[in-house]
Amino acid sequence: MAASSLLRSSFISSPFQPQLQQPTSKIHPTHFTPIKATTSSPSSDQSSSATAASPPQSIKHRRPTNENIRDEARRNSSSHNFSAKYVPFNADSNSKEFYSLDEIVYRSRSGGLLDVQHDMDALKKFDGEYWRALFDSRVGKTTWPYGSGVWSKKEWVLPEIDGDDIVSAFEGNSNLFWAERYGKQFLGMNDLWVKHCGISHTGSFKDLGMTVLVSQVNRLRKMNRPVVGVGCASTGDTSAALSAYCASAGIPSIVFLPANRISMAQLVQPIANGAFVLSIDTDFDGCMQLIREVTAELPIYLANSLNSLRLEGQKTAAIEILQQFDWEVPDWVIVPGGNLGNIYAFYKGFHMCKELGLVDRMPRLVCAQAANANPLYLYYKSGWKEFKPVKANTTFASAIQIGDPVSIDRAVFALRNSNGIVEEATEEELMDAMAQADSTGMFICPHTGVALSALIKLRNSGVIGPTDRTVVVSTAHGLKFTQSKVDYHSKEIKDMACRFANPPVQVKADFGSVMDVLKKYLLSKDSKC
Ligand SMILES: Cc1ncc(COP(=O)(O)O)c(C=O)c1O
Ligand SMILES: N[C@@H](CCOP(=O)(O)O)C(=O)O
Repeated sequence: MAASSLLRSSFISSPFQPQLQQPTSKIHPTHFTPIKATTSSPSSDQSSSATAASPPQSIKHRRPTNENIRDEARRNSSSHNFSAKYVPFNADSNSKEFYSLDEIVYRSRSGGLLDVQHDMDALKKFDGEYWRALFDSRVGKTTWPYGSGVWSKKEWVLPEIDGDDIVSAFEGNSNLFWAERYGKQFLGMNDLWVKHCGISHTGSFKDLGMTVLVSQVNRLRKMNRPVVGVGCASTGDTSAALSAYCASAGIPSIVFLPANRISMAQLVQPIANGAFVLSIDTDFDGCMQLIREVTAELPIYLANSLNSLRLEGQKTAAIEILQQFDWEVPDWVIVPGGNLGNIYAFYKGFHMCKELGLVDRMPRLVCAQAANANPLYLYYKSGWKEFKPVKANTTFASAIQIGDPVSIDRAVFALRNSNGIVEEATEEELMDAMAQADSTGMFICPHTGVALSALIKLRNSGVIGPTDRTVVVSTAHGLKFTQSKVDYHSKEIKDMACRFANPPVQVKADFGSVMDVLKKYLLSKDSKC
């Protein structure tokens, strides 16, 4: 059997054809009290489990056995003065238009985008050191809801939501991976990092925004607001996150998917989570148009990033990067872009940290697009003169096959205000970059391949220097996109050399044949030493 068919033979054909502790004053960290372990008295159960050898002072008592982590959070909750509201995005300073987050509204009066605006004066009552210490104290715990990387920044996300209404899978806190070998071998870089946002509950960064959106929906439903279900158009990741968080809260979810344009792993996620899945014979932009029309008519809450609530969660990935570098600012952050909400979310997270004194500057942002779906890149190249939506062509980076991004204005704002750059990657570039990264121990998605291709170009042109601290944002788990890897390593992609393919070797089941093959392999490795 040829290597390619060997790879393919293990591929099963699709059965789915068509288808605080709250802060209390401007406080210096010496006044800061990190979250305490619960002081509740231990249950008899817990005391009996303590052994004579346990050093009594080091024992942290568990909460009472009849209490869960939500109850515990309720008991420990305290009040604060933080708040947030919707305002028109990038509004004129004289604008008086605003909406409560408890209203169901996605667009400003003039039809523009909205933004969640926090009461910065209230947040500024606390200095940067205070916020850093508070956020640091919450990392990696199971304290509800602060153990989540998103809700550990609750005061900056949805300050007014009750912990009882939060729907969380303790998302965030994703690995910031030091790409030591990839950086050294392929780019001559020593400070290259990959923020693995795809190592997450549903396998993409969408979890960060969806926990916020679904939590707010949960609150609205408890307030008897007319929300019967939550819906989105999707290239596969938003739908996976939406259906998982809705399933967890018992809220109906409805997803519009472009038929035959998303990976099997992504398709099966909402199906498994019980969403109402519509496979529609159009592309993502067509699905987006339909969901916007439908949510204007039916009591279905819109979950795409047009809804600015999502970006409040996504921005925490930026804050987390700073935190993981012990509040040192990287030089560059590279983000693959499709509907373009995420690049703005990163901007917003970094900007808030600067404005509130946690850091003293912003990184430069790079947005990377697939050349087959590159409306932002073309706009950038025109000197931001004229934006034209494009018809997005098929790309292995299927989750960013988007020609008319809803957040185009947000992306331009983010890039212009961070001295940003837009790059693009051909199919061959992104697939080669993915294969090379995988060969150094990662297992990235094609969208991360797009971001790495942008990095390669900017390194080759000398824009990014060898010692620049650079973060590439990996947006989804590679396991969602195994078909693209199978195609590449089978060398079965039309007009692509697949230079870094590593197909399996077919060998007879006898000792001599196996030895021959292995000797040849070891010799080839030896000669490279
Ligand atoms: C895996 C993946 N990467 C990148 C993106 C791009 O994010 P955005 O649409 O916010 O630009 C998306 C979705 O669009 C995605 O699913
Ligand atoms: N890649 C996205 C496309 C929709 O983006 P959104 O952030 O506006 O929901 C997806 O996975 O659906």
